Amino acid sequence: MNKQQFISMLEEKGITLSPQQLSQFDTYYRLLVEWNEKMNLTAITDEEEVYLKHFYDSITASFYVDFTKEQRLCDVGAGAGFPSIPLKICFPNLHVTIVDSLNKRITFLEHLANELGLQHVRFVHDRAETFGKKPEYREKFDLVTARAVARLSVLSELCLPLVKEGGQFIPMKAAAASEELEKGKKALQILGGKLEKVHSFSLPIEESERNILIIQKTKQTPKKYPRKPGTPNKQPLE
Ligand SMILES: C[S@@+](CC[C@H](N)C(=O)[O-])C[C@H]1O[C@@H](n2cnc3c(N)ncnc32)[C@H](O)[C@@H]1O
Repeated sequence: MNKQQFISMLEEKGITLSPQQLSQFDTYYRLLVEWNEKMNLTAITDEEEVYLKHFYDSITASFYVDFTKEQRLCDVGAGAGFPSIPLKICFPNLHVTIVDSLNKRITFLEHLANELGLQHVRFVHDRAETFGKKPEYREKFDLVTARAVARLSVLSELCLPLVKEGGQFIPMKAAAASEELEKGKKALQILGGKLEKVHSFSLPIEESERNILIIQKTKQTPKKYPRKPGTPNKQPLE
């Protein structure tokens, strides 16, 4: 996806990027590639691929969820900032918290946010299992996103404790979504989530399958979750 396609395909979805926002994406691409030489941030470095598979793909969440309000969003395991940083560039009203267990990526994100001049962003080096136990973060977010972090049964335990009642958990999944949903039903039920909708579509140009799940937080998560680091993965709630 070249930049012109990026601009016009977002325009079709009602997102008009200002020259400042376009220059923020330019800078994001430049820093991603530059820092990727020193640390492992992404396997995708070709400019047109980054615009499609990282930037545009991240923004697809906004085709189904309203990010225009001043809401608190937590992105679990965002790595080099996906999906929350492209969303923040498009929707500056968002208050974004990223939690990632790899400190090098947090260092990159701090530098990136500085260079992009982003306000109301916070980066926390922690595991979601311990982060979700802390009173200042637990059940404090309107929206929690995660892309390419873990399968749904595991991911739900990392993310749902962070969502406040009435808020939404938004996992972004590729093709295995229906199988993951089947196995993830029990975890959702235990942790206070209810599947509201699955939005399936294909990414333009390469036509690969994507699924955006909308999970409503309908009741509080029992205090014992998340369990200690590593346990959600070793003993998933399946
Ligand atoms: C494959 S990367 C995906 C990054 C980004 N979400 C994306 O879509 O490009 C997974 C990220 O999740 C982080 N991660 C994995 N398990 C985690 C946990 N339990 N708590 C916090 N971060 C975690 C890793 O450090 C890594 O940065």
